[in-house]
Amino acid sequence: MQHPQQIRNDYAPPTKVGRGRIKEAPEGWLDCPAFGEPIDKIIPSKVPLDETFNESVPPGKRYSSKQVVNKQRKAGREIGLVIDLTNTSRYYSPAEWTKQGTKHLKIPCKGRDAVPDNESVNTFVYEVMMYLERQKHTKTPKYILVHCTHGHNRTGFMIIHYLVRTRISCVAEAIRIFAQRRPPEWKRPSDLDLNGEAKPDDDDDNGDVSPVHNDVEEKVITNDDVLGDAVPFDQQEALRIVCYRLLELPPARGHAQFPGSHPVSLDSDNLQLLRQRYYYATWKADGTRYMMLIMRDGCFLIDRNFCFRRVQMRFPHRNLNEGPHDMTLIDGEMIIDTVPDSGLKRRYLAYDLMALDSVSKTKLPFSERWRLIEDEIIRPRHNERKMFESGAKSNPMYKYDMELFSARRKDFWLLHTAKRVLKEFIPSLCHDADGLIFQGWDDPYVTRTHEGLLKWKYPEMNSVDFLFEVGNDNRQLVFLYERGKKKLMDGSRMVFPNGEDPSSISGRIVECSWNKEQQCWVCIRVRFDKSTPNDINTYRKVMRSITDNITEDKLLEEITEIISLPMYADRKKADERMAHAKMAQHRRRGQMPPQ
Ligand SMILES: Nc1nc2c(ncn2[C@@H]2O[C@H](COP(=O)(O)OP(=O)(O)OP(=O)(O)O)[C@@H](O)[C@H]2O)c(=O)[nH]1
Repeated sequence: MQHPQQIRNDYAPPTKVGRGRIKEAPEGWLDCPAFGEPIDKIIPSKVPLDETFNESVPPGKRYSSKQVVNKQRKAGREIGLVIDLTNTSRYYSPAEWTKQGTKHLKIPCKGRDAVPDNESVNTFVYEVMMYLERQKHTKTPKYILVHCTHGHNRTGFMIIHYLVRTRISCVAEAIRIFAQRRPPEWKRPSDLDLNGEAKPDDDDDNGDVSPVHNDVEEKVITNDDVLGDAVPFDQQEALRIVCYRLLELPPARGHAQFPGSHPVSLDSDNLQLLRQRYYYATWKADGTRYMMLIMRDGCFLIDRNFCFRRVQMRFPHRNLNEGPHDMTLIDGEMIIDTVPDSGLKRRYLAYDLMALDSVSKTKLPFSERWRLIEDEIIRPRHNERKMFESGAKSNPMYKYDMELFSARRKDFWLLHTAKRVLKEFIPSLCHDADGLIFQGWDDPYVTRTHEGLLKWKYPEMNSVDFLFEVGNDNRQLVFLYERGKKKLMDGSRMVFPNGEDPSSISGRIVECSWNKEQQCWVCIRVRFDKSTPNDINTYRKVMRSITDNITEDKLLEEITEIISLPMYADRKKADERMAHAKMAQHRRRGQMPPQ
C-alpha cells in the first residue's frame, strides 16, 4: 500500500486555477454513469470533480461533491464516509467532505494495469466493516460512498473483496452482485485469483503488488519468511482486544503483551509434577510459534511480538453450510516439512484451541480442547476440500491447494510412548524438533508462563535468548530483561562458531546454548521472530535445567517409573477403553475413525 504522502499533490483549489488552464475530466468520465445502487450501504461511484473542472464539463454532466450529496439525499440516503481509491489528489479537496462532517478516507490505489494490493484491500474491508458496525447502532444509518476514477474497476474490486470476506463465500456470486448494482463493465473475473486475493494483471510491470501465494512452491521457503499481508495498526489494536477477551484476560493497560501459553524447562523439581498430574507427551516442533485468529473477514497469524498478519486460509464449520468460523483462536507451530519428491511444504501444527466462535474454551481440560481442534477445525476443512476436489460441493473459485500452508492437529501420546517418540518418531520427522513437551491432560489453557507445561530439550539445545549489542568501544554486551527493562549480564561471553560478524547482529536477539567446558554462550542462531530477550527468570530456569542436566536416559528412566504408578495405570486403561468405544461407535456408523 502506498503511503498517502506518496500521492502527487497536484490539487489546485478553485480560486487559484490559472486563467487559460483547463482541467480536463478523466477520459471516459463524462459518459460514465455517476453511481450505482447500494450494496450493503456501500455506494459505488465515479470520482466527483470540483469546480476547477467546470470548463471541461458541461452543466448537465457535472458531478461534484455537492451534487453527490444532493443526488443521494433525493434517494433518501446520507453519506457518512467517503472512501477515495484514486491515486491522485487533483480531483477535489477532501475538505469538501470533512468541513460538512463527512469522514474522508484515502486508500490510494494505482489504476490501469494494477489491481489494489492485499494491504489496501485489508484496510478497505476493515474500515467498511467498522463503519457499518457503528452505523448499526444509530437510528438513521449513513452510507459509504466508494469511488475510484470511474467507479468500476478499483471500486468493484474492493467491494467484491468486502463481500467475499464478510458474507459471500463465492467470488462469482459477489461479482454478479456488483455487476448488477453497477453495470455495465467490470474487470474480468480472472483479475481475482481463485481465492479472491489481489492478482496483478498480465501486463503489470510495477512489481509492487504483493506476491500471490500460488507461486510459493517454487520459492525457497524458510522459517524466517514473513508470512501474509500487513494489517492496519488500528485493526491490529482491535484484534489484540479480541484475543484478550477470548482468553478471558482483563483489558491490557498500555501495550498488550503476547498472551500465549509458554512452557517451562524441565528440572529435577518440576519433574515431580509428572508423578502428581496426568501428562501426555509430544515432540517439541522447532519452527515458528503463531497463534491463529480466525475471523469472518480473514485469518490472522499472531507472532510472539503480538503482531498480526493476514493470510488467506479457509476454515469452514463442521456443518459446512454455516460458512467459515468467526472469532476462533488456536495455538500452534508453523514448520517446514521436507517431503520426498515434492520439496518443502509449510504446515501449521495446531496444538491448542482457546476459543471457538467467540466462546472462550480456556477453562476446558486440554483433552477436550485438543479434541475440538480435530472435530471443529481440521476435519471440516479436510471434508470440504475433498468435496470441492471431487465436485460433490462446488466452489470452483476456492482452491485449497493455493493456500500458503496446510493445517494439521499435532499428535499427543500417553507418557509411556515417550521412548518411542524420542528414539523412532523424532528421527523420522520431516521437520526439526528440539525436544519434548509434556502437556497436562486435564490442564486449562494458562496464558503466558505455565509452570505445569513442561519442555525438555536435548541438553545441547537448552538455550537462552539474549539481546546482543556491540558497544562504542567494540565491547560485546549481553542483555536479558528484568521486569521489562534491559539487564546487562556482566561477565557473560558469547562466541560465534558459524563466523557471524558480531557488529552486523548488534541489536538482535541471539539464541545461545551453554558450553560447559569453555564456560561461555555459543550462538545457535539469530532470532528474527523475536524482538525481546528472555526474562531473567526464564534464564534462571534454563540454567537450573542445564545444571540439573536431565539427560535422555535419566528422563526415560524417570518416566518408566512414573507410568507404573497406579494413577497412570488406571488412567491409561480408562483412556484405552474410551478409544475402543469410540472406534466401535465409528464402525457402527460405518465411518472411518478419525486419524
Ligand atoms: N505448548 C507447546 N509448545 C510447542 C509445541 N511444539 C512446539 N512448541 C514450541 O515450543 C515453544 C516453547 O519452547 P521454548 O524453547 O521456550 O521456545 P523457543 O521458541 O524454542 O525458544 P525461546 O523463545 O528461546 O524460549 C512454544 O512457544 C512453541 O512454539 C507443543 O506441542 N506445545
